[in-house]
Amino acid sequence: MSPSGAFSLDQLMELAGLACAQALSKTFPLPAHKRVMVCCGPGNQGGDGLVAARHLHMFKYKPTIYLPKPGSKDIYQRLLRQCENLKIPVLRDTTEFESGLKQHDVILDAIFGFSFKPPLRSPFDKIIHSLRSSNLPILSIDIPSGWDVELGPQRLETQPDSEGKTSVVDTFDPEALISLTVPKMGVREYKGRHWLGGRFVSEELDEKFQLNLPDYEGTEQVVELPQGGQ
Ligand SMILES: NC(=O)C1=CN([C@@H]2O[C@H](COP(=O)(O)OP(=O)(O)OC[C@H]3O[C@@H](n4cnc5c(N)ncnc54)[C@H](OP(=O)(O)O)[C@@H]3O)[C@@H](O)[C@H]2O)[C@H](O)CC1
Repeated sequence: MSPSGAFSLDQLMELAGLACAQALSKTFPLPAHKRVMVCCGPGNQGGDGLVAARHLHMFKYKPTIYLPKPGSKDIYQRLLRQCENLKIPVLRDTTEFESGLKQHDVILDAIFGFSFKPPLRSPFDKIIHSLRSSNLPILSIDIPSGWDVELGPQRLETQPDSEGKTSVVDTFDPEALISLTVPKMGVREYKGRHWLGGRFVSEELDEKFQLNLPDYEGTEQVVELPQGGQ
């Protein structure tokens, strides 16, 4: 479902990414959290991450983009080019990413959103493990990567390797989360700082689906939800 027929995908992603950058700046302010590792997956959530990286750059943060598997959509390529034009560094190699994490203050998790379906495929098993073991604070977009969109944190199996063996990857519990449009079922037990963003839902849709969205203040793109509940 498109949250509003009034906006194109480009516009939805722009507003979503701006909200993500704003949530990050409110949770992890400058100057202590200047260096942000923005981990982007191949889907629309990765696109949100690219938009957020661009806005963070304009907000005077120092983002680095990690792009293990670039998305193939035209919009994704355009968003990436904009970041490259701003000279935002882009890492594509997992080893470079793992060693680069040490030079960062915070992670923006834009790997998987509501279309993630287990089992976890390579190289994302290593990436989720690296995020968990980095000890850096994480802000996740929409649903922490690897969580089930309806059930929440889960036992996350990898795809069988050439010998048919699977392993289990522990998911992580981010310090902060920004839900887009409405919080998903899988985050109902989430206890960290929780923002809502995506100021593109019409009053008509809010009423039709009884979303009971909170009011955004002034021109803010995010609204903070009570911690430990929705
Ligand atoms: N209205 C809104 O709320 C808006 C939300 N937006 C953001 O978009 C995402 C949902 O985007 P979508 O493109 O549908 O999907 P994802 O970004 O969640 O991920 C899809 C890609 O993930 C790969 N994938 C899926 N499962 C696995 C797995 N087990 N292992 C490895 N890779 C996986 C999948 O790869 P394929 O190889 O299968 O293609 C997909 O490429 C939403 O959550 C919001 O963040 C929009 O920005 C606009 C408005």
